Amino acid sequence: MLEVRNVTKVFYSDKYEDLTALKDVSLFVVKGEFVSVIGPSGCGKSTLLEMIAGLSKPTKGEIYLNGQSIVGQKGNVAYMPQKDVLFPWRTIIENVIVPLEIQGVKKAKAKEEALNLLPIFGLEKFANHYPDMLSGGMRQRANFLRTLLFRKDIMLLDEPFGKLDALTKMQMHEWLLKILEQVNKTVLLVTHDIEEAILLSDRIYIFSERPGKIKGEVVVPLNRPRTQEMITSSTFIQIKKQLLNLLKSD
Ligand SMILES: Nc1ncnc2c1ncn2[C@@H]1O[C@H](COP(=O)(O)OP(=O)(O)OP(=O)(O)O)[C@@H](O)[C@H]1O
Repeated sequence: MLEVRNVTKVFYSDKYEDLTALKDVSLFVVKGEFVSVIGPSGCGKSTLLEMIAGLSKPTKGEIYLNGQSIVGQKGNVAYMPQKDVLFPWRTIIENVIVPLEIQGVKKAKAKEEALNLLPIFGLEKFANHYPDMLSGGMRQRANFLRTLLFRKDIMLLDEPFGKLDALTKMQMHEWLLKILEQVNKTVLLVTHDIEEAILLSDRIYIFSERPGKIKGEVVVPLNRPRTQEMITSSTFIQIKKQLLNLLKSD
């Protein structure tokens, strides 16, 4: 479905030295797969998602979606950036319908559609609240619903749980696993969190330090539906060791 082929990204600068963020990265995501990218801070993970989302162009290389080049094209994927994108001046319901409005859906119809989804996102009591009245976990669920309403087959998620405390993060993992069983989406997730990557993914790419290169790829052979209890299973621990070794290796 998605293929990133030999992508290099250099940020050129007049003032500072040029910076190579990613070097010769190739990866793919098959329809229905949940794939994660893990790697150290600054290795170019967000840069990769921005390029797939068409917000910037690779210096070299190609990006294909269903066989078509999407380099420099916006609007092909649903992208949830690292920062909270909710507008503080809009209520939750008005925030989550933004993608529907962009798609030309009438406001009343958009609200009706989104209101039906709020219970699944645990937000039904907060439709008319403003983002700053919600907890971090709730805001991320609203961000996620907004991303989902772009109604694209593939979602790019950049550290969606990065800023949440451990307990909230765990609840969000359980919730996301449940949601994904229902919506059957293809996902590319960027994370620092090894356990999160194992619990959620079918496959994991491991990036090196900057310039980010792919050091390895690990298939997660855990059955679905996944549960938190799997974290203590021997298979899980074995994969974790494998990932740690890959991250440490040169
Ligand atoms: N627009 C830009 N201009 C210049 N340098 C940039 C730009 N965007 C990113 N960089 C640099 O490229 C490198 C990769 O950044 P990026 O945000 O992609 O890393 P990351 O792996 O997502 O990091 P983190 O996990 O900390 O979010 C960093 O050194 C960053 O400073």
